[in-house]
This record gives sequence, structure tokens and C-alpha cells, in this order.
Amino acid sequence: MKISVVGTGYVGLVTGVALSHIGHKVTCVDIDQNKVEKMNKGISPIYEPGLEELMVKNINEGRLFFSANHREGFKDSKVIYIAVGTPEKADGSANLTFIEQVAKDIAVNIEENVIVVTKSTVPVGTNHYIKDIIEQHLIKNVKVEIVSNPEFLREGSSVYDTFNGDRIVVGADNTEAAQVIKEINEPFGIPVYVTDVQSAEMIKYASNAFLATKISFINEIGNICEKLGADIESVAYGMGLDKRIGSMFLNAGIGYGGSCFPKDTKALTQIASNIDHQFELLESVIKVNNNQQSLLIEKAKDRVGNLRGKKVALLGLSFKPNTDDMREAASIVISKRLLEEEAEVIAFDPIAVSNAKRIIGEGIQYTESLEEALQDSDFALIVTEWNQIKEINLQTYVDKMSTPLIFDGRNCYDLNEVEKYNLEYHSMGRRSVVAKPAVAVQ
Ligand SMILES: NC(=O)c1ccc[n+]([C@@H]2O[C@H](COP(=O)([O-])OP(=O)(O)OC[C@H]3O[C@@H](n4cnc5c(N)ncnc54)[C@H](O)[C@@H]3O)[C@@H](O)[C@H]2O)c1
Ligand SMILES: O=c1ccn([C@@H]2O[C@H](COP(=O)(O)OP(=O)(O)O[C@H]3O[C@H](CO)[C@@H](O)[C@H](O)[C@H]3O)[C@@H](O)[C@H]2O)c(=O)[nH]1
Repeated sequence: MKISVVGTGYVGLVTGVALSHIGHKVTCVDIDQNKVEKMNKGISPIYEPGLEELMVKNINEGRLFFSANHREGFKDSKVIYIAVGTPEKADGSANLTFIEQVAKDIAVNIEENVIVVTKSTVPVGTNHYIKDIIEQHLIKNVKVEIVSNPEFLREGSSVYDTFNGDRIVVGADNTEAAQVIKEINEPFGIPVYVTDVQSAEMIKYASNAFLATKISFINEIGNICEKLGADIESVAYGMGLDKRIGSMFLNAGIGYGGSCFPKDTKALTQIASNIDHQFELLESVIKVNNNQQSLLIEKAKDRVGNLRGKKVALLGLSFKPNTDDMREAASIVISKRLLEEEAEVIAFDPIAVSNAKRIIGEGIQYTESLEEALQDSDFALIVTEWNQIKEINLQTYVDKMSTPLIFDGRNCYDLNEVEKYNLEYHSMGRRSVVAKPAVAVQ
């Protein structure tokens, strides 16, 4: 089937590539001319494992196209997917400006009946709002059906997730439209759950809010464990053995970041407050997460005292491993705090340095070499659990650092392993390891 995808960010590009890979003829449309030029040359504008290879394969096999022109991109399409951003407004609610613009772009450029499928995360009621906008601006006598099809992929594993997701949610008023979307997705072999539009919209927010709740919950338990001498890794493992709880998303650390959980949890509290419901549980989840992000700095200050002039190795910048995405990364809050404390910061990340420079700025130094970041440093803060960090020979900390003192926000190392080295190691929700008499950092 001929399909168009509007927006080529993490969701749109992966969707377009995956749909072309299962045999559809797909044109991805983006207003960003530079991105379109890059993609036409077979270069992915984002870093996602496996994406560029799959993109090039489908371009070469004549199923995948890119355009900066909506009319050209929508030509002959039976289905148009919307995958533009829905960022956060100052009050935390979802900004629908891009969605409204796409609805108008669709209205004035389509020449035949289409099904408009929203992949973007949008508040309950938005799909109907999209239909209203399109119908108000239509210039041809055509029929438009809408389908909500929220996206559940994770950055860093988006290609894998698209082919191996747990479910595809389809929300529709019109059973024929739902059936078309079901059939389009059939080759993925993933169970499709069909429901009404409003419920599909809510499934997305509720899922993200639930996962964020799981993270803030385990972080609170971790903070308590640390003070009582229990070990959060053992506690999470023991909890996860209960199938009703499940072992996933119980990794304690410095909290969640990224382009979705922070914005979608805030948007859901706004959605609730619009109908005079105060979502107290979710408000606490957000508060716990905000505190968690700066916990690593508090730990360092408790141990080291004044941070002024201290040479700090900041290990990991992206909000999670295997992505160059810096949106709401804990490293932003942490580097800001370090600069306020007048520390000297050298940050390591294997992929996200150029994005980080734009967001964090030139107040800190950057390197793509872990060893260079550690060289002569007074202490290290682990912010993202990149494999390069997890797999480092721990002796490197001892050899390179001025004082081998580590504050690990992602529990990268086994405590028994750490004990074999002359390290001082503080992690999250676990006992500290001080292998040799207290390291003098003054
Ligand atoms: N990033 C994720 O992991 C993820 C996962 C699930 C759902 N979502 C949701 O999916 C949506 C998209 O997220 P993203 O991270 O892919 O966004 P993004 O910001 O990375 O990309 C959006 C793209 O849309 C383009 N665009 C904006 N207006 C346009 C228009 N009128 N016509 C054509 N192109 C236009 C932009 O140029 C940009 O390239 C959001 O609602 C987000 O909440 C994101
Ligand atoms: O046990 C855990 C799991 C995750 N995180 C953190 O949570 C954040 C989000 O991680 P993850 O969910 O893996 O990545 P995202 O790409 O943000 O994906 C989430 O957000 C997407 C956008 O809505 C959804 O599509 C996905 O289903 C949902 O997992 C990151 O900062 C992680 O470090 C933890 O602290 N502990």
C-alpha cells in the first residue's frame, strides 16, 4: 500500500523505514529541508542502532522515499501517519502546534480519501480535533477517517522494538479504517488491540505514567535501602520474581529522563487537572524524579565538601545508552549544578557530544575518550550506563584518576568486583565500598 509519514524524528523515521521494510511504498515528509537532503543521500539524521542500514536497504529496493513537499509526499497515499513532536508547554501541557499545522497541511494537499493515523502522543480528544481541523480546511471533496495508533518504541532500541513490540494499539470509530490499519501491520506479527479512539489515546499516557511510577517507586525504595543497609539490587530482584510485579523497569538510579516520561507525566497531570482531578500519585512521581537527578551531586558534596576547582569526570551525557538524544538528560541538571559549584568538568560520551554541546554549552569540556575524561580527575560521576563505562577495566580508574573516587548514578558495577580494586565507590541504594583508607579529596 502507498503510505505517507509526516515527521521524520525518532518515531516517524523508524515507522517509515519499518513500514517500507514489510513491503509498503512509503514517502516520509519533513519540513526540515536539511534532514530530507541527508535522508535522500542515505544518511540517518538520528543515531539509532540498525536504522541507517535498514533505511538504505529500502531506499535501494525502491520502497522508501523522502520529500520536503507535502503535496508530492501525499500523492496516491491511502494512509497518512502523523509523527510530529508534541513538546511540553510552559504549564506542562502538550503543545499541539505541530499537530494543528500537519492537519492543515493534510487538508490542503490531499486529492483522494485517506485514513489519518496519529502516532504522536496526544491528549485524549486530539484525534477528533485533528479530524475537525482537516474537515474545516479541506479543498477537495474527499473523505477523511482518523485512527489513533500510539507508539511504544524506546530510543536506543527503536528498530528492534518496532519489529518485536508487545502490542500495537489501534483506536478507531470506524471499523473499516481500523481493519485497514490492522492489515498494514499484519506482517510485523505483533498482537493488535483495537479499541475506541479516546481509550487508545489514554493507553499511551497511562503506560508511560505507570512506567515512570515504577522507576520513582524503586528509587524511593533504593534511597531507604541505602540508609538501612539493604541492597536495592537484591530487593528489586526479589520483588521481580513475583510475576504480578515483574522484573523490568526496576533499575534504581538517578531517575528517568528523555523526550517522553518527563513531558508525558506532566501532560497527564494537566489533562487530569482540566477535568478538576488532582493526580496526586503522578505529582509525587515527578517530584521524586526531580530530587533523584541531583542526588549524585549531594552525595559528592557530602563526601568531598566544596567542589570549587575540583576536576570532575562526567561519564555519560545522553539520557540513556545507545542514543544521541539529550532531551531531559540528567547530565543537563548535573553539569549545571557542577558549574554553579565552580567545578572543572570534563564530560565523556561516545555519541552525544555534539548534541550536548548545543544544550549544555561550552562551560564544560567534552571528549569521546573515557580515559581522557578520567585523567587526573578528583572524582567521577557516572550518569549514563554506556557499555564502554560498564565494561571498563576498573583498574583504569585507579591508574588514571588523581583520586579514584566514583559516584555511580546507574549501578554499573558489581560491589564484590569493585572491592578487588583500590577504589572508593558510592552507588544508588547500595552500601558504599571504600577499599583503602579514605581517599583524601580536599
Ligand atoms: N521519541 C520517542 O522515543 C517517542 C516514542 C513514542 C512516542 N513518541 C511521540 O511521538 C511524537 C514524535 O516524537 P519524536 O521524538 O519522533 O519527534 P522529533 O521532534 O524527533 O521529530 C519531529 C519531526 O517532525 C517534523 N515536523 C514538524 N512539523 C512538521 C510538518 N508540519 N510537516 C512535516 N514535518 C514536520 C520536524 O521537523 C521533526 O523532524 C511525539 O508526540 C512523541 O511524544 C516519541
Ligand atoms: O528501570 C529503569 C528503566 C528506565 N530508567 C530511565 O528511564 C528513562 C526512559 O528510559 P526508556 O523507557 O528505556 O526510554 P524511552 O526511549 O524514553 O522510552 C519510553 O518513552 C517512549 C516515548 O513515549 C515510549 O514509547 C517507551 O515505551 C518508553 O519506555 C531513561 O532515562 C532511563 O535511564 C530507569 O531509571 N530505570
